[in-house]
Amino acid sequence: MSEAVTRIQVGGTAGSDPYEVLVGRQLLGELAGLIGARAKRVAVIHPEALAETGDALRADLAEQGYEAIAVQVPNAEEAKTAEVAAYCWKALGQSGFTRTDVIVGVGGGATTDLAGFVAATWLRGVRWIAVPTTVLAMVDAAVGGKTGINTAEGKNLVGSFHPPAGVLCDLAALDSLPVNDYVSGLAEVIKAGFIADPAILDLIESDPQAARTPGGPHTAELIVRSIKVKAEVVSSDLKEAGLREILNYGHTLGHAIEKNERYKWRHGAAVSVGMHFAAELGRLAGRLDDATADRHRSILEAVGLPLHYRYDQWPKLVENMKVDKKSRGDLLRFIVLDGLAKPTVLEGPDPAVLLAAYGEVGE
Ligand SMILES: NC(=O)c1ccc[n+]([C@@H]2O[C@H](COP(=O)([O-])OP(=O)(O)OC[C@H]3O[C@@H](n4cnc5c(N)ncnc54)[C@H](O)[C@@H]3O)[C@@H](O)[C@H]2O)c1
Ligand SMILES: O=C(O)C(=O)C[C@@H](O)[C@H](O)[C@H](O)COP(=O)(O)O
Ligand SMILES: [Zn+2]
Repeated sequence: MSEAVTRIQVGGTAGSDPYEVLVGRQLLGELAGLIGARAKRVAVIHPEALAETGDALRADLAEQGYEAIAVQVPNAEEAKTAEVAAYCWKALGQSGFTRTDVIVGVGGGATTDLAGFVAATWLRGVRWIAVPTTVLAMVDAAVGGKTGINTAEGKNLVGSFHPPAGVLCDLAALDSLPVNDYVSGLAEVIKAGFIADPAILDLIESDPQAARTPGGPHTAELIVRSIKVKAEVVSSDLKEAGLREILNYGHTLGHAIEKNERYKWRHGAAVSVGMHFAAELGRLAGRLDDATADRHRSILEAVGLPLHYRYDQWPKLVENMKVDKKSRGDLLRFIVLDGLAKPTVLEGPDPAVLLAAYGEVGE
């Protein structure tokens, strides 16, 4: 695929404003157009790891006449807390941020989740723009308007649906990403492959080592295909009334592991184990054929993602899964596959079947 800019439209149905996800290089020139002339102030929320990027962006926006501030937040999940959100609200308050002003979230999914949440809550909602800098944030977190923070009780338990005004995926940002973070993002790419676009799986399987690097022959195509999967789903079901739940494939156990690890595991790594579990659950529930279930293990392993977690933690994981947002009362609900690219909901599986599926995952 050429490196020309790809534009993917999101939303525009069900009452939400449409916006575009741009994928390419040197996209920051698009930022001022998205911010617009009505804004006087811009807050650039960025993680510590991207201090230089955040400050360069602030300086650039200041040169263009905006009152620009940079708000530095901790790296990774440490940013997704009520305390850090309050720190951002304070920075906005002190700069006199009004309803026509704009937040720019630059960073991985943790930063864009936080920045979107701050935008959703400040003055009951201001515009925001996502500039994702990890694979995971480009293909998933920055698209679709789910914003939020974690609490001690669970992952993403506080949040809001608040779509961005635009998403700029500058592929050059991926060059500085540590390989573990790059690979972690592939979990959501592979998820998109299993739930909706198996061509993604074929591309990765054709050269798993190349799929692990930003300079791989299929990097741009994998990112664009995954964004298209997400865009199509969230455009028809922004607030997760039904279809959107398929994007949670692998997340019921994945989030339970993240909480168990006090959010020190990368999201993609936990989702990888969660997808392995969902595949085994689908197989044992008589839904998923052996070949597709086995394909989960082979592709996740081939790119270096984990398949296993501690067997002795199962009782705690069951407790953690109860607060999953797909639960209804005491009913646990999982996304499983009826076959390749045929996601469906499995409600209230027999606890013995759940344990048997975890028997394949636990070590
Ligand atoms: N809102 C959604 O729909 C959605 C979807 C998927 C995941 N998520 C959330 O996304 C988060 C995970 O995002 P992630 O995997 O991007 O991890 P992350 O945001 O934690 O980033 C990983 C690390 O990489 C650093 N980093 C980011 N970009 C960099 C770059 N270009 N170069 C060097 N370092 C860089 C970050 O500061 C951090 O230390 C989780 O909190 C997850 O819940 C949200
Ligand atoms: O966009 C969605 O919907 C998803 O479920 C995408 C997931 O990859 C993402 O991790 C999301 O944040 C999970 O949402 P949650 O509602 O389970 O917290
Ligand atoms: Zn996810």
